Order: sequence, then structure tokens, then C-alpha cells
Amino acid sequence: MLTPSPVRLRAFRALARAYSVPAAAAHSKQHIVNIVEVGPRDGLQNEKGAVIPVETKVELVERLVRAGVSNVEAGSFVSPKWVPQMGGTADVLKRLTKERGVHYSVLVPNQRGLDDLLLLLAQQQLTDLGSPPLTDEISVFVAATDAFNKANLNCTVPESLQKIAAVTEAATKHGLRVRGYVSVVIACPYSGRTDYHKVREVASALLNMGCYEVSLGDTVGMGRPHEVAEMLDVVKRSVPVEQLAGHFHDTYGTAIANVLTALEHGVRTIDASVGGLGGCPYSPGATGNVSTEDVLYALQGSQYHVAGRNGGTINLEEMVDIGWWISEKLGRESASRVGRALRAKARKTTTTSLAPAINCVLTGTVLTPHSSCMLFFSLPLLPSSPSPSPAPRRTMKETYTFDPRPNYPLRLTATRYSDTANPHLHNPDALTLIFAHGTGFHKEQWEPTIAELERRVGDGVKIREYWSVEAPNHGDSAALNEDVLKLGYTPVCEWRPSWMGRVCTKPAPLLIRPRDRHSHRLFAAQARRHRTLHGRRIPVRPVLTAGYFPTLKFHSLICVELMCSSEAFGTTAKSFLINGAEKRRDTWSSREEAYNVMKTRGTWKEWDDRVLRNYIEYGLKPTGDGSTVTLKCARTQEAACYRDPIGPRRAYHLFPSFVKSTRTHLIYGAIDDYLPAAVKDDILRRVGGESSLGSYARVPGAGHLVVQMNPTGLAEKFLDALARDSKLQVD
Ligand SMILES: CC(C)(COP(=O)([O-])OP(=O)([O-])OC[C@H]1O[C@@H](n2cnc3c(N)ncnc32)[C@H](O)[C@@H]1OP(=O)([O-])[O-])[C@@H](O)C(=O)NCCC(=O)NCCSC(=O)C[C@@](C)(O)CC(=O)[O-]
Repeated sequence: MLTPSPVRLRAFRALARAYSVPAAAAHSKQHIVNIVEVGPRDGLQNEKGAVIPVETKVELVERLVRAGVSNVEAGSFVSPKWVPQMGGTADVLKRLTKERGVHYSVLVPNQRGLDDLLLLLAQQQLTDLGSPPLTDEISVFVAATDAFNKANLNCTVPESLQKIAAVTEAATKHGLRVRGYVSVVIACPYSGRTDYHKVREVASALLNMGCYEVSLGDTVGMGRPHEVAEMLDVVKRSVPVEQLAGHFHDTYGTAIANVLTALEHGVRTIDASVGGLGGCPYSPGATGNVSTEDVLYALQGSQYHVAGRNGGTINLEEMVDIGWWISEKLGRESASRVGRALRAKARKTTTTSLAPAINCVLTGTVLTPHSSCMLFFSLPLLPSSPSPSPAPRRTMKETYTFDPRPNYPLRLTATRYSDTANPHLHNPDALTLIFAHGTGFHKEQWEPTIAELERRVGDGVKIREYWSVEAPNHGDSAALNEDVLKLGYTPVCEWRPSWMGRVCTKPAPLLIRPRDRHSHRLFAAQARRHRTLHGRRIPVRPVLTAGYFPTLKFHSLICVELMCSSEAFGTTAKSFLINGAEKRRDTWSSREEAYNVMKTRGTWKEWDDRVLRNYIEYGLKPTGDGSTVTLKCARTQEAACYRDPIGPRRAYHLFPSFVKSTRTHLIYGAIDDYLPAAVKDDILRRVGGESSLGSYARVPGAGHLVVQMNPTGLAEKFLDALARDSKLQVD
């Protein structure tokens, strides 16, 4: 199961630190272990699907180096036809910010690969005179069996050795150091058990050619510790152990045991891969390398000290974080056992749900701090599309809890919708849409609109992912905060605006990972007023700019049925809403009953059926004994929001200056129900008319509850607005 974890949780870091064992004051030389981080090459080379963007690879390498790694394989100069994921290695090398004392090596299979690399180095020396070379190391590789070598390199072992000799000689002449690999040292997927004498022969040949070190690869990951020991005993007879490294894959779960065996036999360099990334494209079934996190953890407090950059060590917690980050980019969990264990402990997860369909989770699920649930669902969510729908995409839905305690008592939840098949998922030019729901609703209210957006979005608009945030007294957030909310509202707790700012500010660095922040083009959509706790309404500007995301720059803002008005309006509407909220029916015998009642009554009967079903699923929860269902956002909470005396007025006065500073689109329902036409006209006049806005639109067939009544029409207006923005950029 995929567990989302894009955030650096403080608790997690503390936990990882607690598991860290301080390095001994001094380490005798023979106990120092070097790690060669092969994740960006051996790890990524085997990834199926879309080619990983250069910027992701660059970020991966740079983060690894910041975590203390001093030897990293940054890519390979192989044919992109054979190994597509390694295309772009030249760009990776060019874009990396190089750190002193770090070897950024690249794998080179043949003369052609070396020629390409040397040309790149020569070009760089011409343009960046005096700057350090893009790399000072290559690795060459050959197998211990002909069968594997033919699959991997299209030639026999002797032929390979002949080619490598020429490559090594040329590379050395150009000042590059050369590392050698021998693959399939224990077993070969094509010819079975490997002859260890052959391993010794090939390793010796590589050293004789000028390789400074030879890494012995259990490429298939079938090796057992006693086999590793036997193999090393044979190889060590003619190869100095100081020049050997161990390279273990974890297919059968023996990688760590094999690492320890190799260390016992005097090997002091271990290849490992962050997050356990990897496999070999020519070794069917082989899984990733031993994870760097697992190696670091296994050696902590032992006689071995892992050497890191600048005489330091490699930071375990950073590596766990990177392992999760890159795994998530690849649409899966970190494969590192230590990574998973530390993350799970930090999250203290008690409930995690995975379901094949959108309507299956969260209902009645009480999220605990840092717990999250995630599911896949297919968009479009429900059929009934008049237009032909594209093939449903696999979309991930991840729900996060942000916990600002003890600084602020209320927790907040947010859901991310992303699609691993979306070509724009990592495109920094594409938009990240952030939604805020209206009073009395919940974060999932946007799902039908998002489904329509996904269905309709064309070439002109690039959307990266969607987030929907939830107010602390609504939806799942309300369940989390139930005890605090029971303290009462206005008379008991005086929720100062600065507190609001804090609760909204807190998620900002978490919601979008700090590194990603600059690469997301944020786009916010706000339905009606978005008010939080106890009668304090947050006006548009603080919510979506200074409040929720103080350090984030928004591309633009769409306000849907913006509920702000001058003092001249609103008193009657206000008491209507308060009375309605306080007296509304809030308990039903079952979800079915609730659906059947609403389907025929009040404004509910005007709602799009998808939204109504969504409301039944996400807006309601079972009561304590489970015999009935009730509202997640309690009546008192909803009414308290409407009571807010300041919010709508403040928003009214701030809105014109906000529009001047941030591109803003205004969308209203075509039916003037709760909001009289005069209020809408007044807002439009105050901002200086339609020409001052990004766009101004009315959604046909919908009143104040646009999101509920016409998600399709609303999605169309969103796309119009987004298309205008894109056009503006092109112009
Ligand atoms: C080596 C070749 C290319 C020979 O493949 P080939 O077909 O024998 O070579 P070719 O000389 O006939 O060339 C075929 C095409 O590839 C191009 N080409 C040829 N060389 C290059 C190059 N360097 N860079 C870019 N393009 C290249 C060449 O230009 C030509 O293009 P075309 O004319 O058809 O358009 C091929 O076998 C190959 O690329 N294999 C990939 C091997 C590989 O990367 N394997 C994974 C890494 S090894 C590994 O993971 C194991 C290890 C190290 O981690 C340790 C362990 O776990 O055991």
C-alpha cells in the first residue's frame, strides 16, 4: 500500500534523531565504511513509465550530497534506446551544483559513451574556464557470465573486457578515475550459479586495466551470506580486499546480511541506493539495491563508522526523508525497511484506508495526528457525462493532517489529488490548484468539479495536481478537533485573528514541500466565504495569501460566489442563515435515509446528484453508538461561522486592493438567490468593473451553491479562467 509522506514532520525528525547513535569519538581506519550511493543511476535506470525529469534527478543528487554522501553515481552515458531513464545524464551533470570532495561518477558502457562524456567535459572547460570538471570518475561494467553480458552489453565477457580496457586507458589519460563493476557474482538469471573463479578472473582483469576499485554485484539479489563469504574467499585470493566493494540487491531480503558478511570479510565500500530504489533492466525480477537507510541503521552503534562528506557521516533522517520523497515522485512507497519503520512510528498511524473506489474511505474514519489515508480512484468519478470521456486515469487521493499543537489547539486536514500518469505532474510550468470549501461543507465537496476539470482539461491548460484544504471545524478536521470544539464557541474561546493566522500559516511549509514550493505555480479557488472556527471569518486575502500560504506566490485566485458585502447589505441574510443552521435537521437513521430525504427536499433537490452523494459520504458521520448519522460540521459550528461580525466586511474593504495585487477571477451563479444582484453589482463596481478582473462569469442553472448545483458548468468557467491566464502568459 502506498502511504503518502511528502512532509517533513517534526515528530518524524525527532524520532529519527532518537534512533541515531552518536558516532564514536574515534574510529580506527579499518572500521571506516564508505558508501557509494547508486540510487540516481542503478535505482532510476530501471523505472518504467515516463522518463524522470532532469530537474528531479538533479534535486535527488543534490539532496543526497547535502545529506552527507560523498560518492554518488549521477547517471550513465548509455544508449537511451536501451536504457531510456538514463537519457539526459549530460544535462544532469551540467545542472548539478558541485560540492567539493564529492565524486559524481557516471556509468560508461563503451567507447561511444566515453567519447560523449569527453566531448561534454571539453565543451565545459571551454565555456566555464577554471571551474571544476563536471565529473572526475566513470564506472565500467562487465558480467561474470557470458549470458548476462550478452543481455546487458550485447557481447561476450572477453569482448567486453577488450572494449573496457580501451575505455579505461582513454579515461585515465583524460584524468578520470575508473571504477569497475562485475555483475552476477553469485547467480545469473540466464545461466544459474556463477563460477566464483570467473568472478575473480574478471575482477583481476579490471584492476589490471587500471580500475581503482571493483564492485562485486549480486545483481539478481539471490545471494545468501554463506555464498557471499565463499565468493569473497575465492576472489580475495588474487585481489586485495581494499580494492573490493559490495553491491547487493535485496530481492530475497538478504542484502543487509550480505553487507555485514562482506564487512566481516574486510570489504569497506558498500554500494547502496536511497529508498531501496533500483533493479537491473537485464535481470528479470531483481528488485532494488540494499537501501542506504538500512545500511546506515544497521551499522549505527557498531564497530563500523560510515564516512560522509567533509569528514562527517551520512545523516540517516535526511536519507529517510529523501527516500520517501523520491519514491513518492515515482508513485510508490519507500522500499527501505528503516524508512518505513521510522515514518510509521512518527505518524503513529492507527487508521489507514485504501479502497478501490472514491466512496469507500474516510467515512467514520477518525484520523489521528499525522495519520493519513490514501486511495486510488478513477476519474471521472461517476458516469453520466454527456461528452465522450477519456480513459479514466489512475488518480491518487492522499489526505494529510497538519498538527500545529501545542502552538495552536486545532488540527487541519487537506487532501491532495494527483495522477502519476499526468505528464504535467512534475512540470514546474503547470498549475497546482488549491481549493477551499464553503461553510457547512467539507474538503471533498470539490471532487465532482475536479473530475469535470480532469475530463475537460485540454492542451491549453496544464494542471499539475489539486489540493483541497479543510477548515478546523468542518469535515474530518472537526472530528479531530471534537474535544477542543466542545469547549464552546465565542463566549468561551475568544479566537483572535492572529490565532487564525497561525493555524492557517502552519500548514504552509508542510502542504507544499519547501523544495517544491518554488516550482509549483499555485492557483487558488475559494467557494463562498471560507470561515473557520467560532464565528471568525477569514477574509479572502489573509486566507489565501497571507494566511494559508504566507510564503507562497499565487498565480491567480478564483472566487466563487464571494460572500462579502458592505454594511448596507446582509443583516437579513445573516439571520436567515444563522436560524437555518441552528434549526436544520442534523440526524438521520442512515445514509440511505439522508439521501432519500435530501433528494426530494429544500435546496438539496437542486444539487447535482454526484455532489449530493459526495455530501452523504463525506459531510455525514455515524453518531457515537452508530445507530444514526449526523453532520460532521455541527450546527453550532456552522451557525458560529455565519455569526462572524467582521469577516465579510473586512473582505469587502480589502477586496479592491487584493484584486490590484493578484490576478483574480470572479464567478457567481446565474441565479441571484442568497446573494442579491445588487451585492454582486456592488462588488464588481468596487473593483473597477470586469476589465479589472482576470475574468467575470456566471454559471448557468446555479445559485449561491454553485459547487453543489452545477459542478460541470463551474469546471467550464474554471477552465475558461485558466485558459485566459495561460494565454496571457504566452502573450
Ligand atoms: C552498450 C550498448 C549500447 C551496446 O549495444 P549495441 O547494439 O551492441 O551497440 P551498437 O554499437 O551497435 O549501437 C547500437 C545503437 O546504440 C547507440 N549507442 C551505442 N552506445 C551508445 C552510448 N554509449 N550512448 C548512446 N548511444 C549509444 C549507437 O549509436 C546505435 O544507435 P543507432 O545507430 O541504432 O541509432 C548497449 O548494450 C547498452 O547501452 N546497454 C545498456 C547497458 C546498461 O546500461 N545496463 C544497465 C547498467 S549495468 C547494471 O545495472 C549492473 C550494475 C553495474 O549495476 C552492477 C550489478 O548490479 O550487477
